[in-house]
Amino acid sequence: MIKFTNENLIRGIRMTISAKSRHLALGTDMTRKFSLSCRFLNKANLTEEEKELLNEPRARDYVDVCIVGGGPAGLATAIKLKQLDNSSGTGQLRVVVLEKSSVLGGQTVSGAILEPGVWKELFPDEKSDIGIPLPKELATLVTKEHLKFLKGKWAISVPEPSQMINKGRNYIVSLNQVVGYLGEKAEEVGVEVYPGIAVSDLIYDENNAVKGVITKDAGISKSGKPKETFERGMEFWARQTVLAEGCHGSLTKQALAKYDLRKGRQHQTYGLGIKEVWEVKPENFNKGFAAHTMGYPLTNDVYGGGFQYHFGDGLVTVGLVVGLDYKNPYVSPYKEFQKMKHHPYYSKVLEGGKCIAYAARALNEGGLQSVPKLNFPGGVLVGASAGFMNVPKIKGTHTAMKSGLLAAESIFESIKGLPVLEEVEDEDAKMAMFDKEATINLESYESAFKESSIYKELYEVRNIRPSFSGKLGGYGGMIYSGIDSLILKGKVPWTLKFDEKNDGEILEPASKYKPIEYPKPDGVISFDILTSVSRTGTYHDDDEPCHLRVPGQDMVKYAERSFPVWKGVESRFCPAGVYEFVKDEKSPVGTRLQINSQNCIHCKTCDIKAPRQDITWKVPEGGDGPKYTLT
Ligand SMILES: Cc1cc2nc3c(=O)[nH]c(=O)nc-3n(C[C@H](O)[C@H](O)[C@H](O)COP(=O)(O)OP(=O)(O)OC[C@H]3O[C@@H](n4cnc5c(N)ncnc54)[C@H](O)[C@@H]3O)c2cc1C
Ligand code: SF4
Repeated sequence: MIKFTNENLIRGIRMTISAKSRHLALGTDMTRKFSLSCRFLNKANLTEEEKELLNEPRARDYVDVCIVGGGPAGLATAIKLKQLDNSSGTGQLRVVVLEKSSVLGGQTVSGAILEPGVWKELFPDEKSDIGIPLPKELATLVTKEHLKFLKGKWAISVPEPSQMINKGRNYIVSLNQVVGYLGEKAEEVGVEVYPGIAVSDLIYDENNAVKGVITKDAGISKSGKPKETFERGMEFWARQTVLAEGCHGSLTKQALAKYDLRKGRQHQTYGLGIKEVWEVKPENFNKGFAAHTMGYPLTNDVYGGGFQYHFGDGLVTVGLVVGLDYKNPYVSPYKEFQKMKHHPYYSKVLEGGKCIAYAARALNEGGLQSVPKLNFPGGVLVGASAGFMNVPKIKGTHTAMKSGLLAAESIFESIKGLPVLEEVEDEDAKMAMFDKEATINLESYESAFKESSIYKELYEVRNIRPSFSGKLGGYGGMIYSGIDSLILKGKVPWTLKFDEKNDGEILEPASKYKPIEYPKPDGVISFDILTSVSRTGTYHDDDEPCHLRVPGQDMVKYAERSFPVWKGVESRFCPAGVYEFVKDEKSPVGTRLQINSQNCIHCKTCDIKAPRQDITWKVPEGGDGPKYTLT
C-alpha cells in the first residue's frame, strides 16, 4: 500500500504557487482563514520568519473531482467515475481521493457483514467463485445465524425478519481489509488515491459555492509555531467536491449548516459502535456463524444490540452498538460493552482466546427521516456523510457504495463535455477556466436517490428505529418493530419521528439518576479503557495543537458549565478515555476538564453527545489517529 505524506503529494503532482492565485483561491472564505491565523500568530508570539512560513502561499492543483474520504462510499464514487470516463469519456478525468488515515482502511470501523449486490454492480466483469467479487481470503459466507434476546444468563431465540437474514446471502469481512482492496481497484482504473492527507476546509467562491478543499497544515507545535517538519497544506480546486467522510464528518457538518441541507428533514441521531476482534480457541470457532443480540446488558431505556461474527481463520468479531439518544448521563457505552462479553452467550466463545484489536466509531441511526439534501453548489454528500444506514440490518456499506455509484453517474453526465484539464497547460488559464465555468449543483443526484434501491429500503424500515425512542420504550419498540418488519413492512401511512432534541441535548441531569456500578474488568474477557486504546495503534504528536476544541480552550469554564449537572458524562461517553475531570482547587466547581487528545480514535462521539454541543472535533494532521487492522 502506498503511503503518501503531504511532501510526497506536493512533489508528485503538478502545482502552482502564485501570490495572485492564492488571494483569489480563498474567495469569500479568506477573511475567516486569515483572521484565524492572526489570532494564532499573536498567541504564539511568532517571529517574522515564522509568520511568513505559516502564511506562505499554498500549492494548488486542479482536478475534475475531489473526493474527501477513502472509505467504501468515496472509493466506489471514484471507481465508477473512472470506469465511466475510461469507457465513454476521454479517459483523462482527474479523480482524486484524499484520506486522512496513513493507510487506506486504517480508520475504517465496521461489523461487518456485506451484501454482495452493489459489488456485482460495480465490478460486473470480475469473476468470483465465492459469490462476491472479493478475494476469497477476505470474505466468509454466513452459513449459520441467530437472533437472541439476552436476559439474565439466558439467550432466548427471536424470529428473524426476512430482510435481516444473512445466511447463504451475505459475507463476513473485515471492512478495513476490504477498503484496502478497494483502494487497489481504484488505482487500477486511474484514480489518484492519497492516504495520509487530512482535509481541513472547504474553499468557497464569491457566490458561496464550494470550489474545492484545503488540506491540513502539518508540523505546527502546540504553541502555534512551525516546527522543522512544517508543511503547508495545499488547495485542490475541483469541478465537483464529494464529501465521503463517513458518519458526522467535519466538513459535512460545515456544508450542512452553510447550505441549510437539513431544512424540512429531521436532525440526525446516532449510535456508538464498539468492537473487538478475537483469536478464539479452535473448539469455540464456528466459521460463518453470525449472531445478533438484544437486551442484556442494556436497560429498557437504552437502544442497542450486540453481535458476534466468526470469520477468516479462527477470528471472531464481537461488538455492541449503543443508541446515543440515551438520557442517563451515568451510562458508559464502553463499560456496557465490557459487561456484555461476560454474558455466557459471548464469554463461552471468548474464553481461552486473545483480544487482538479494539475500535469504536459513531454510526447514523436517523434513517430516511434524517437524510439531508444531498447536493449543494459545487458538491455532494455520499455514504454515511449523508446517513444512509439501514439500522435494523446494521448495514450501511452497500447503501454507501450505491450512493457513490449514483453520484458518479450524475457527476459524469455533468462534466463529460468540459475541457480536459490535462490539455490546458498554463496554470493561469486553468484558474481562469475554473472561475468562468458555471457551478454544478447536482439536483439529478438527489432525484436519482429518490428513485433508487437505497430510498426503497430505507423507506421500508423508516419506523423501526424511532419506535424505540418514543413513548413505547425499549420493549414497546421491540413489539412494534417486530410487527412492522415481519408483517407491515413499512406499508403504513405514518412516519414516526425522533425526539425533537438532539443526542446531546436529550441528556437529563445526573440528579435524576443513581450512578451505575459497572463490574471491574477482569483483564481476561474485559479490559480497562487504556488497554483497549493500546490495541488501536492511535497516535497524535504530543506537540501539536489539540484537535478537540471547547470554547476558548478554557477547561475550568467548561467544567463549570458541564460538571455540576452531568457529573462528568464526557468521561463516560468517550470510548478512548480522552476526557477526564481532574481536581483543581482554583476552579469554582473544584475540577477542570482535561483532554488527553493523543488517545482520540476519531469516533466523533464527543462532537455528537456533549450536552451543550460545545465540543468540536477538528481534523488533526493527516496520518494521525488510529491505525486499525482487522476492524
Ligand atoms: C460498529 C459498526 C458496525 C457496522 N456493521 C456493519 C455491517 O455489518 N454491515 C454494513 O454494511 N455496515 C456496517 N456498518 C456501517 C458501515 O461501516 C458504514 O455504513 C460504512 O463504513 C460507510 O462508508 P463511508 O465510506 O460512507 O464512511 P467510512 O467508512 O466512515 O469512511 C469515511 C472515510 O473518510 C475519512 N475521512 C473522514 N473525514 C476526513 C477528512 N476531513 N479528510 C480526509 N479523510 C477523511 C475517514 O478516515 C474514513 O476512511 C457498521 C458500522 C459500525 C460503526
Ligand atoms: S475524543 Fe471524541 S472523537 Fe476522540 S475518541 Fe473520544 S469521543 Fe471519540
